[in-house]
Amino acid sequence: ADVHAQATPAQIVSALENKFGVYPGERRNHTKGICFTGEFQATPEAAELSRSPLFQGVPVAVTGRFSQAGGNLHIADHTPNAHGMALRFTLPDGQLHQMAMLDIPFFDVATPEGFLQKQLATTPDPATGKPDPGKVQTFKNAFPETRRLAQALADQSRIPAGYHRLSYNSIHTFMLENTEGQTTAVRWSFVPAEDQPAYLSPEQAASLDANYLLQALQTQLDAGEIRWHMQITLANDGDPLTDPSQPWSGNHKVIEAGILKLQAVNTGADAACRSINFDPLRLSDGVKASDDPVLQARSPAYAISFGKRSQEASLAQ
Ligand code: HEM
Repeated sequence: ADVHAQATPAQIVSALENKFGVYPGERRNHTKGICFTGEFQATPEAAELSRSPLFQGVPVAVTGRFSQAGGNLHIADHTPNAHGMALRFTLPDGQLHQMAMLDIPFFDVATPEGFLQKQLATTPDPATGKPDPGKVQTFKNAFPETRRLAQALADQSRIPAGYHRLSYNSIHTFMLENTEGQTTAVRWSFVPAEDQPAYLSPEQAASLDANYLLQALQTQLDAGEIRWHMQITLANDGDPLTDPSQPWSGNHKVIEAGILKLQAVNTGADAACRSINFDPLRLSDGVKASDDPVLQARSPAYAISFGKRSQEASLAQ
């Protein structure tokens, strides 16, 4: 089979289900997570770049979700992994604006085909309970870009000290449009305001509970504020705008775009984030998606996952 043949969103979701199993009513990826509410307030510098109501400096209500990458609902929190922060902003004029970011600096694959082939190659072999090393090697050879992220993360632990201690990155490029009609290509990050981002060594993590990330958030909320700076990085000429597997290297102009404040966490069956599809293409006027093929593929895959879990969900709440 041609591993670079077009991948459909249905094939991708099936591959996730086959790799991780299905938890009825739950997301097919980023299955384990924690809902939260918060507030975002932008700086005047952000309003110069984008006319979106998100960036006009008025406090905006946020419904969000932290998550573990992958479709395992019961993954232990001290598993080395990628982590997500998804945000839904309810703008003053009623528009919704969404972001779904990761704590890795850039993506491992450049295309949806790469994402599909990674799921297929890393699905446990029923005979051994482990992925077939030959298939993994074939995947790496066919998608050599994956070496870049593997090298960047080689010496790093991916075990978080807490969801509040992680920086979350847009990874994709987006286009901001201001009131004068000027367009600026950007990527952005949410960087912890109180402490440096922190990961734990396997030794530090060994004694932690499998669900310590929820506990850590609650403890920190009781002790003080949890906030992130939104930092917008402006593209230089020649920066890749459609390849999420390539970092932007060298010096860049970075602006302080606002502050996100976490107000409460909620894990109940009625938590608001459960029924949200954090489709990253749901954007407000003043922010546009780039032609990044991975970004474009996410929307239909999330819709399939959302449709399936909605059909399975109980109506009694
Ligand atoms: C082709 C590439 C990708 C595919 C097919 C994919 C697929 C999915 C699916 C099916 C879900 C569950 C959606 C739901 O049921 O609501 C999900 C969740 C998520 N994805 Fe992706 N994803 C991809 C790439 C990415 C990238 C590049 C990022 C970050 C930049 C990302 C961040 C997230 C986050 C944060 C969530 C959890 C959202 C939530 O809490 O509801 N994904 N992904």
